[in-house]
Amino acid sequence: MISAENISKSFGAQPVLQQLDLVLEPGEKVVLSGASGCGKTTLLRLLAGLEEPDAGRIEIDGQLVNAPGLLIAPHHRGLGVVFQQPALWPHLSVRQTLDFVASAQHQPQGSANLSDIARACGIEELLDRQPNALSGGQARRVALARALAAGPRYLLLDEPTSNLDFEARTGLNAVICDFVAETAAGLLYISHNESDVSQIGGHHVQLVGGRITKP
Ligand SMILES: Nc1ncnc2c1ncn2[C@@H]1O[C@H](COP(=O)(O)OP(=O)(O)OP(=O)(O)O)[C@@H](O)[C@H]1O
Repeated sequence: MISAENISKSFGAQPVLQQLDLVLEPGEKVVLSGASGCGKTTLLRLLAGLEEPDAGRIEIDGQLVNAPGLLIAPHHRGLGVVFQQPALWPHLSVRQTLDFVASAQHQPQGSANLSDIARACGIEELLDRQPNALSGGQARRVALARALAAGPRYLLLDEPTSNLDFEARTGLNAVICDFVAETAAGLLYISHNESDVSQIGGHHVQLVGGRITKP
């Protein structure tokens, strides 16, 4: 499980997270909401290893990944992360992107698994495109496929469906729920959107005043 204990983070004089506790079990789905600017992305970046907390400790599957003087790199955390901006690798086609991720995880290139992921994410027709030839919605689906291709134990998603229409949102949420059901990955899903909350299910929590609360 992911266990974040007593996490505090400030930017300059601005406290963002204050003695926050969060637990995410394998196979568990948690949807996190909260006002704009309350610190949701900051929490995700801390769990991913892209920011260091000022105080507190984070463990992933029993391994301490963050503590004073210790920072385990993002790619050693077993996480699949999708941020609001897809940030695809501009020099790689979609197919090369998925193959690269799978080979970095020692999964066979071109495996049935990658075909399944591409089909589930609705990007089979896009495999030979470069990122600059994708629409915003297509780029988001590729970013999700890239995260799934790594076979993560935990999936951390920052508003993966924002700016998508209802049909596209519903389709992407189904892919995410299927992945969690099939792999028992833990899911932390940031969204303000009521339809995401109901489509994802699981637990719904809010970030208020730098801490996790029930809505
Ligand atoms: N690197 C940084 N330097 C200074 N301030 C930052 C930095 N990153 C985030 N902040 C500030 O921290 C606060 C929390 O930002 P964060 O992006 O985590 O919020 P959020 O809840 O994800 O917002 P949104 O829902 O609008 O995406 C904001 O006030 C933001 O301006």
